[in-house]
Amino acid sequence: MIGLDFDGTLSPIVPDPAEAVIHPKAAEVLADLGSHVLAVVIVTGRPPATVLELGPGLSDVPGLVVLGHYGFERWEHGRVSAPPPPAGVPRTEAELPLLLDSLGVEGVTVEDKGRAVAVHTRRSPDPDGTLAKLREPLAKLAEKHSLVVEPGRYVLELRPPGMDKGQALSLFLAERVARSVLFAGDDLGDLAAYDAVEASNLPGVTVCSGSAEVTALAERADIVVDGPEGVVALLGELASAFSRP
Ligand SMILES: O=P(O)(O)OC[C@H]1O[C@H](O[C@H]2O[C@H](CO)[C@@H](O)[C@H](O)[C@H]2O)[C@H](O)[C@@H](O)[C@@H]1O
Repeated sequence: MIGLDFDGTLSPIVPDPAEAVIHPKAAEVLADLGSHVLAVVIVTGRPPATVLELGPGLSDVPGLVVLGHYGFERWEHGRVSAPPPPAGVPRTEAELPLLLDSLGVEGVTVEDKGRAVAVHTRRSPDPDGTLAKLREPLAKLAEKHSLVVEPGRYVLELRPPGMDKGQALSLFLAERVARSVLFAGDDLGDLAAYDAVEASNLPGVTVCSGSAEVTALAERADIVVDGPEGVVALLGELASAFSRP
C-alpha cells in the first residue's frame, strides 16, 4: 500500500495554494505504481476535490483513494463521501477579518476550505514572526468554536477535531487488509501517519520529502529525498522495480 501526502510531497510548495499543481510526472508514475500495489491513497489536509483539480491525471490512477480534510472526506471511484461540515467553521471565518485587523498583521491570506479554514503567512513580509503572533489568538478562536489548530508550513489551519492522518491511514490499512505500507510526507501533520505506519506492525517504510522549512520528519524517516522531485523519482524507481522480470 502506498500512502502519500499532497502539498510539499506530490506538489511543490508555492506561495499561492491555488497554484500548487502536482509534479508533472506524478500522475503518470502513480498510474504505473497503482497497477502493481494493493492501493494508492493520498492522505491530505486539502479537500479531495482540490487535489483532483490540482492533479490532472490523478483520477486515472488505478484504485486511487483520496482521504481529504485529514480523513474526514473520501474520494473514490469518482465520488466524495463526507459527514456534514461543522458549524464552527463559518463562524470562525466570519470573525477572522476583525481579529486579523486587530492584530495588525500584514500579508496574511485566508484559505476557505469549506470544512476548515487555513491562515497562511508565507506571503507576509515576516512569515515566521507573523506566524508566532497568530498562534495564541487563533488557538483561542479555534477553541471558542470547538475546532483545533493544525500547524503546518507557514500555515495555521482551524479544523474540526476527531480525525488526523494517522487515524485515517490506520483505518484504511485495516479496511484493505494491507500487507505492507510506504508513507511519504513533508509536514508536521504527516507525523501522525508515520506513527500509524509504526503502529501497524506491517513491513513499513516512512519517506520524508525533505525541505529546509521542516526538519522533524527527516529526523524520523527511513528515507529522506529532496522534495517532490525526489519523491516522484523514488516512486518511479519502485514502479520500475515491480515491472522487472
Ligand atoms: O496535507 P497536505 O496535503 O500537505 O496539506 C497541508 C496544507 O497544504 C497547503 O499549504 C501548504 O502548501 C501551499 C502551496 O504550496 C503553501 O503556499 C503553504 O505555505 C503550505 O502550508 C494548503 O494550502 C493547506 O490548506 C493544507 O492544509
